[in-house]
Amino acid sequence: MAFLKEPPFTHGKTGKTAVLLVNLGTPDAPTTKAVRRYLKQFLSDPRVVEIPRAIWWLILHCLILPFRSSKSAHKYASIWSNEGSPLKVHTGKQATLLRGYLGQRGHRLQVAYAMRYGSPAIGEVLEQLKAEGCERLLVLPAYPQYSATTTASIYDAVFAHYAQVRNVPELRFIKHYHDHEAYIQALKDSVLAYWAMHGAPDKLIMSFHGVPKRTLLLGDPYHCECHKTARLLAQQLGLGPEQYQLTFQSRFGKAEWLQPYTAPTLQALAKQGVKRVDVMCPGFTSDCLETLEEIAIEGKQDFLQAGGKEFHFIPCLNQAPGWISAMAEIVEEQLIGWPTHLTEAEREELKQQVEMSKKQALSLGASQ
Ligand SMILES: C=CC1=C(C)c2cc3[nH]c(cc4nc(cc5[nH]c(cc1n2)c(C)c5CCC(=O)O)C(CCC(=O)O)=C4C)c(C)c3C=C
Ligand SMILES: [Fe+2]
Ligand SMILES: [Fe+2]
Repeated sequence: MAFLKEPPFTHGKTGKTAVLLVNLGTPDAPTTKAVRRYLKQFLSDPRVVEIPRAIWWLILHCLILPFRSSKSAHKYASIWSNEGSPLKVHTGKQATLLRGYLGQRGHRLQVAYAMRYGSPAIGEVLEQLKAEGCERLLVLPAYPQYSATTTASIYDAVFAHYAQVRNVPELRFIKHYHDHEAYIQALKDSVLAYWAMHGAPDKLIMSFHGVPKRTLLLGDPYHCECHKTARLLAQQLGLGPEQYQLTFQSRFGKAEWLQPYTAPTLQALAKQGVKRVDVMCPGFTSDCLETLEEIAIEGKQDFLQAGGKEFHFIPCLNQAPGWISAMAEIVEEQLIGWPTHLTEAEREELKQQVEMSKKQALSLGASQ
C-alpha cells in the first residue's frame, strides 16, 4: 500500500477541528464533455447503481454516456448562473456562512466544502485540511435523509482517502437530520415566507429525489425518513392530509422507483381540477438541476398542460438564515468533547478587533 506524502504532524492541542460540508457534485461546465465526465464518475459508483459491474459498464459506456450527456448538458445550460452551477454556488456560500455562524457561537473551526463527484473533490479538500493542521473532522452531508446511494457513498469516499493516509484525524459523521427540529423549522419558515408573499396553494407537493424501490425492500431507511420529514413539516404548517402530498422525482432507468412519482401526480391533480399547486423539495438543501429544471421548468409544464392554472416552485433552503443557523446547531451537537472553543486569549483578541472596528467606524463617521 502506497501512502500519500504527509505534512509534519502537528501535536495535540495545536491541532485544528474542521467541518466538511459535502454535496453530490455537478459538472464543471454545462457542456457535453464536462457532463459526460461527471456522469461517468457518478454512475460508476456501485452505491448509486447496483447492477453487476460488467453488464453495467457496457450499458453505461454504450448507451447512457453517448446519449444522456448532451441531453443533460442542454438542461444544465438552462439553469447555469453567472457564478456557475447553482448546486456548487449555494454549497460554497453555505460553507462560508456556516463558518461565520459557528465563529459567532464561540467555535474555532475550519469549514470547507467538497463534492462527492467532480470538484472540489473530497480527497483534495481532505489533503488541504490536513496540510492546515486539521486533527479532527466532522463530515456533514448535504442530505437531510440518509440513503446508501448518497450519504454512505460520502463515507466510502472519505474512508477511501484515509486508506492512503498514515496519520488519520479523529472522524465523526452526521448520518441524517431529517427530523431535526431546526431543519423542520427552517423548512416551515421558508414555506410561510413564500406564502406570505404569494398566498397559499390548494395543495403543497413535497417532492423528494427518488431511489429504486428495491433499496427500500433491502433495508435502506430513505423512504421512511422522507415520510417523517413530510409528516413533521405538515404538522408544523398545520396542514391536513388532503392539503399536502409527498412524491418522488428524478426516476432513472426502467426499474420501479419509490412511488408516487412527481410528474404523473402533478398531471393527475390538474385533471382532478386542482387549480394551484406549490412544489417544494425538502430533501435538497440547495437548488440544483433537479429542482430548477425538473420541477420549476418541466413540472410546471406538466401541471399547466394537463389543465392546472397556477404552479409555484418554493426555492430550497439555500442561504436562508434559518437554515444556516440550523446547520450550526446540527454541527454543534456533534462537537461535544472536542476542544473547539476559543481560548481566553482568542476571545480577548476577537473582542479587541470588534472594539477597534467600532472605533474606526466612529472616526470615519466623524470625518465625513
Ligand atoms: C442512477 C441513479 C440515481 C440515484 C440512485 C440517485 C439518487 C439521488 N440523487 C440525489 C441528488 C441529486 N441528484 C442529482 C442529479 C442526478 N441524479 C442522477 C441519478 C441518480 N440519483 C443523475 C443521472 C443525475 C444527473 C443529472 C441527469 O443527467 O439527470 C442532483 C443534481 C446535480 C446538479 O448538478 O445540479 C442532485 C442534488 C439524491 C438526494 C439521491 C438519493 C436520495
Ligand atoms: Fe440524483
Ligand atoms: Fe432529473
